[in-house]
Amino acid sequence: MTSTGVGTEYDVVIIGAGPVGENVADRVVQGGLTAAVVERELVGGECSYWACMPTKALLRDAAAVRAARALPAAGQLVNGALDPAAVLARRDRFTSGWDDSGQADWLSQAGITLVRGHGRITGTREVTVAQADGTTTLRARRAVVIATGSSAHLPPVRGLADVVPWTSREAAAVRAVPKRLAIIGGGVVGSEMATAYGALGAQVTLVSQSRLLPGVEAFAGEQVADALRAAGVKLHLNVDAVDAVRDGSGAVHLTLSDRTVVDADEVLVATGRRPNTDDVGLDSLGLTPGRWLRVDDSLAVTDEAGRPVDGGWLYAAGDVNQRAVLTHHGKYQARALGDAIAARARGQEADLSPYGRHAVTADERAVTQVIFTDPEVAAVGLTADDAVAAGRKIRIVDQDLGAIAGAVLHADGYRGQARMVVDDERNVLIGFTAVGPDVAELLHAATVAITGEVPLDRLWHAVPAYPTISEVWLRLLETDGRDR
Ligand SMILES: Cc1cc2nc3c(=O)[nH]c(=O)nc-3n(C[C@H](O)[C@H](O)[C@H](O)COP(=O)(O)OP(=O)(O)OC[C@H]3O[C@@H](n4cnc5c(N)ncnc54)[C@H](O)[C@@H]3O)c2cc1C
Ligand SMILES: NC(=O)c1ccc[n+]([C@@H]2O[C@H](COP(=O)([O-])OP(=O)(O)OC[C@H]3O[C@@H](n4cnc5c(N)ncnc54)[C@H](O)[C@@H]3O)[C@@H](O)[C@H]2O)c1
Repeated sequence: MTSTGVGTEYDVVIIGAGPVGENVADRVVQGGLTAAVVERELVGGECSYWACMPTKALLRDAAAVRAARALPAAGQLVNGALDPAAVLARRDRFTSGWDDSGQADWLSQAGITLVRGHGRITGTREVTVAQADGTTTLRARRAVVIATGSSAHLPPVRGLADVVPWTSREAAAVRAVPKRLAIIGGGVVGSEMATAYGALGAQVTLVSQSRLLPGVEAFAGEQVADALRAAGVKLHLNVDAVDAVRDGSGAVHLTLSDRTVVDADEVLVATGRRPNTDDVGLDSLGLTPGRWLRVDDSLAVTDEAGRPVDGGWLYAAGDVNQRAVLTHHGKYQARALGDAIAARARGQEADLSPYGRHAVTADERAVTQVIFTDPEVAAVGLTADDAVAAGRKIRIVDQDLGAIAGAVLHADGYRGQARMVVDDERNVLIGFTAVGPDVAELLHAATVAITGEVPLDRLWHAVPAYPTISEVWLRLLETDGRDR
């Protein structure tokens, strides 16, 4: 575990080798600088070992089975239940058995120095790494980047810590599927895990203090909720979990605010994230540990007044700045930031104009997300409610996906819906949401339209192929009408 060939001075020192830290390092090295990245656990971070990749591997077999069962002849070939052992074995391939040597090798080939250990800022452009056999102090000539990510947030439910709940980590790395799983939280993690564990044969009960998937359009959450109920998942929505007890037999009993008691073998907490900033030396800079880091447009860490701290050598990218708690947006920030640091080192100004090379405009205008429930949810930009709350004059256009020829062919009984949110004044798309089987790949067309600010008049000339589900675009435009 000790690092070899570690110098002490680099152009850039990055704390955290998750997807974001790795990408910042890669961009600065490609820009001609030197970089060291400090990692206390596994190179590749949460996404590779406990989040995106293993959870999508847990979901994929069930999605393929569902697709086959929606067709008469293919469905006849699919009998019986999923074999959890086979699903978990495939999941293990994606995590390389929680061995990061492949990713560590990639860092080395990319010319990035890996320093294993826990990094803390201990002075201006200085990071001290605590290791099993001592400490190493690294100095950065140009910048330090905090890319330490986030961890599960535990809600204040009485007795919860004593029942030793699962977080998304235990759920993603599971070795044996429990018979009964209770999930607290109906956001993205809770909904995906309910889908996965239901398909793996667990009796799942999900409790959420909000509706299902509160971050996306309500119709999408409702269709996912209907499908989960149809799959046998019990949903308790708009109630709180207030008390948790594990009895002598090992069973957990969750009491809800409506006095319902949920019995389970394990309880998974999926109630959001907290930043990994408790112990990275923020106090040495006058910042409060444990908070999300505030950043300006260049991703420089700022104080409460919005001024870059200590003259502007400290940056934060990825989950830890809470701009968009998603791998692909964190990596987008990483590309912009790494290139900006390298440009400044060459004496150039960073281009922070809205679509400039070093800007992170998409974090504000076009956050993309696919939720891998069954049905899937694909969303980009603003929801109708968000747009109205932001004071935008909008029109909403809805389309039943079950009426599209490509969808009808895709699966018998196809159910889904799409919505576009249009800026009424500029006649451009500012939001798109679809829910339905296999809608994930519909998303990028919407993302391109929003980012390109393509006028709807022009979108009429983007002709979707027949018979694909993408014909939803034509139907949305027809519903909206051409005479504006
Ligand atoms: C269950 C789940 C499923 C998800 N699925 C998706 C998905 O499908 N698609 C998607 O886009 N996003 C998904 N996400 C979100 C995604 O995992 C995060 O957005 C992403 O991992 C953020 O990357 P990061 O590099 O900022 O942080 P992380 O991946 O958390 O990496 C941070 C790294 O920093 C290290 N570190 C922290 N503190 C220190 C320190 N002091 N010293 C040294 N090292 C330190 C950590 O060990 C870690 O390796 C999911 C999240 C969860 C919880
Ligand atoms: N496919 C993907 O892109 C993907 C998958 C998983 C996670 N993620 C990311 O990870 C982040 C975290 O996801 P998450 O699901 O943990 O958070 P979230 O914010 O999406 O949802 C949290 C949920 O927990 C509920 N809740 C909070 N406190 C509660 C309590 N005391 N009792 C009952 N319910 C309670 C909330 O009402 C909400 O429904 C998300 O921001 C998401 O972007 C992304």
